[in-house]
Amino acid sequence: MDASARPFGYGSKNIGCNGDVGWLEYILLSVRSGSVAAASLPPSLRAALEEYTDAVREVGARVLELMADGLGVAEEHRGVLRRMVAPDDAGGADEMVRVNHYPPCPSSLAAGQRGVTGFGEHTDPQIISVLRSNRTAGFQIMLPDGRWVPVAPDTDSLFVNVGDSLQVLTNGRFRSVKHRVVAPTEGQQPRLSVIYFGGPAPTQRIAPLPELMREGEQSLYRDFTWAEYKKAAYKSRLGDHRLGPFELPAAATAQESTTKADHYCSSNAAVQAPAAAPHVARVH
Ligand SMILES: O=C(O)CCC(=O)C(=O)O
Ligand SMILES: [Fe+2]
Repeated sequence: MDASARPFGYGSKNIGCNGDVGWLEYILLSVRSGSVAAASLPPSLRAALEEYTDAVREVGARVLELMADGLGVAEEHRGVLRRMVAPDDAGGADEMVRVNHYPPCPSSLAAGQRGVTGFGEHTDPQIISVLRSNRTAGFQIMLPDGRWVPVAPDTDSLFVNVGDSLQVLTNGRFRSVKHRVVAPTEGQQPRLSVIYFGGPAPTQRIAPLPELMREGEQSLYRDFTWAEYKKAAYKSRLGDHRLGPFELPAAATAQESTTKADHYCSSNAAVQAPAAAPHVARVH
């Protein structure tokens, strides 16, 4: 039966509550909050999930620290982004883990299509996402010129994706890149992926970090809290430009010029991309 995880638990084909569908089944878990879904897992699975989350949270936090360094944040403030996803107070951050399973799509359904949508195009609303998958391809990212490029699956790598909130926190220096999954076809192995989404505490103000702003630099976004943005994201469709309602007029101009200019980019880009490399990185 088709089902949607509302907001946590098992879902099949329906993603979110606003009519998005994909060729997948998934389970969405909130680890720290002790949500019903996580609490009802068998103890051994729950322990494995907690262990995995602790490890990938630390990867995400470390990448954020390195990003702060790369952005020239002073040594004493280098933990400013890290602390949002890995605060000392264990319950503080808002994080979740999604396990996606994409079975091969029967040829009869795929006929005449260039690829069946496993997970439709979207950006991740949080600060940082850390993805792991099996050997089955399908994950793609959108380049600034609108072309889709595949990210080769690699079981020894973690793929790190910048979320909308990090784009705002860095005033557009890091970009939240659209991505999607094309479902495997008959004869291919199913695709399995596990994604950790690192978000801040609900009350966290999402606004460009003062530590980053140059003299006279204007914020491209109006102020909002993570709770506010999350609520707006839940009401939107997957492919909506969710940051749109939060952009100030200057953002449109910046968007145009940054598609041409270099952005900051994490090391080890997962794809051989053109000059304006997308912000997806592979961590070995
Ligand atoms: O399943 C995947 O490989 C990616 C899915 C995704 O982008 C997401 O769950 O946000
Ligand atoms: Fe995503």
